[in-house]
Amino acid sequence: MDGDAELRAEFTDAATGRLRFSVTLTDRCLSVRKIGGSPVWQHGHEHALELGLGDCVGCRACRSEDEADTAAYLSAYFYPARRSWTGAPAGRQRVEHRFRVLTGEDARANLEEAERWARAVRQRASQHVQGLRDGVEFSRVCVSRRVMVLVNPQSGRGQAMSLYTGPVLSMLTEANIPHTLITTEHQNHARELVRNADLSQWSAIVILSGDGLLFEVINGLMEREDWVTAIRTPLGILPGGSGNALAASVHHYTKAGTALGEDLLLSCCFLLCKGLVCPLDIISVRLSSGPRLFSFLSLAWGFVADVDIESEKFRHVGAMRFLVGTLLRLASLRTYQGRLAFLPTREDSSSASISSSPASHPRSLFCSSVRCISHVQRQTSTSENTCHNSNGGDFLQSENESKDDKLPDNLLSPIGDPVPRDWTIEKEQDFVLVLATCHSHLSEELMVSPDAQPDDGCLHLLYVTAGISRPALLRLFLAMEKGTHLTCECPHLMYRRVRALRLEPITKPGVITVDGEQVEYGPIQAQVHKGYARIICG
Ligand SMILES: Nc1ncnc2c1ncn2[C@@H]1O[C@H](COP(=O)(O)OP(=O)(O)OP(=O)(O)O)[C@@H](O)[C@H]1O
Repeated sequence: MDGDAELRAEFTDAATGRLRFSVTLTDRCLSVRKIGGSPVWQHGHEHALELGLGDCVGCRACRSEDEADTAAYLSAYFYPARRSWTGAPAGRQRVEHRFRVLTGEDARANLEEAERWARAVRQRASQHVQGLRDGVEFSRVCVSRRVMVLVNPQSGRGQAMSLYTGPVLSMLTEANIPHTLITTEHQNHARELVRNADLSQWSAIVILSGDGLLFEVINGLMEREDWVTAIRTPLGILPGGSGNALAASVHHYTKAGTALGEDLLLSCCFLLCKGLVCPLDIISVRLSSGPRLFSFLSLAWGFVADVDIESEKFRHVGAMRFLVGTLLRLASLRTYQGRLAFLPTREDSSSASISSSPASHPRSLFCSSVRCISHVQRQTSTSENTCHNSNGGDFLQSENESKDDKLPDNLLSPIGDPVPRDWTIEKEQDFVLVLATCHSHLSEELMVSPDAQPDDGCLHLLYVTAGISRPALLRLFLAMEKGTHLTCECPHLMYRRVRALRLEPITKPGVITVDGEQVEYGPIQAQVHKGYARIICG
């Protein structure tokens, strides 16, 4: 074994075999120093090129295609962070370093030496990960099983397949990640697939698509008999859709600055190759009559939901569809009447929301709009399989609810019942939008909750009340590009961290979306389940 000892050797360049390099492998970096000739200078000092192993996804050894050439070749693949012209971090760039290994005339010995180096580089690179968050328990994707890569060829502008055959396949090959490509053929294909798959064969499920396909996968996993273990299958996201909210969020959590388009793809693919897995919150969503859904991203009503669905027809312009949709909806700005109630997180209860709500009247005033019951009373009742309805009478829980012991929503009361007493109830009013997200981004260019973390156990609830002018709303959306909207002091914008919420739209008709997918319009409630799923996320 190579152990942790420093490796040192002299190689030549792969192209001509004339330039000589002294190459040193430490546990931190691969250091390359040119021997003889003109030195490599930086800031007035001769220096060795230091390639951080944290940026390395793989290393390979091979023989020359030329039978007469007895040398072996060593290729190492790095994806260091790029800087924009302002000096800000801006995604990653691929850098390959290729050396000619010639210890003697014995071709086999040369290859063995190159392989020894490749193994040592890979082993040390795998120990190096960047940007780990404190207090988060990380695990690794199992390398001995295959990764299922699901591609929706229709997502975004229909370019997901070419992204796979281009940068994705190239990086997965460099990182030596065994995977199987599955192209989805229709809506719900991915859902059916993961519902019936033998998950013991797969180390991870990676989605190269938009957020809609991951929504299918999460719901497919939760529909399984073995949902408790199935939902812990590591999930990976590669941006191939038009919104790519989760991919943009996962990149944001690495603190690597803004990356869009192919930069974002490289960043997410890099994280996939590093294979670090961390917990991911999931949201249980209950509709008034429909089945229960599981979400990983967002619940939207009003402006945002309308833009999402109305802009479907501009899918061919990619991410620009949201800008076009926003401008069109701004031109015909409308309000949406409804009731909103939520359970703030403990931290949120003790600190004020970013904007003092004009609706913060004493609770008793609103008990008649979104009705409330004692939380203690509700919990007792539920355990006895009975609940109190709004008239104070008891009723038997529906068969559906009593049988649904999958991930119980202990913070929610049945949707026809009043919300628990410890919830905050906003007065019935007109909203412009209500948006609850689990992640920092709602699309590549919309950072709605900059402080969100994948497993913070809370929904970041933003809502904008009626009375906001068109220019002010536009300013809010523009500020969301940098995530500075929360400091705009807009009196119509409220931001709360919550663990559960209920929304009762009064305006009809209307659109509600969950993870960008349109769901039944009507009362809806949701609860976060902290860290229940797993996401590949550095
Ligand atoms: N082969 C297919 N043909 C048609 N629809 C598909 C196919 N595969 C998946 N779908 C459906 O396409 C919808 C949109 O997919 P997805 O979210 O991946 O892309 P997107 O909408 O472009 O991206 P985003 O959600 O980021 O905006 C999903 O509801 C999914 O079920």
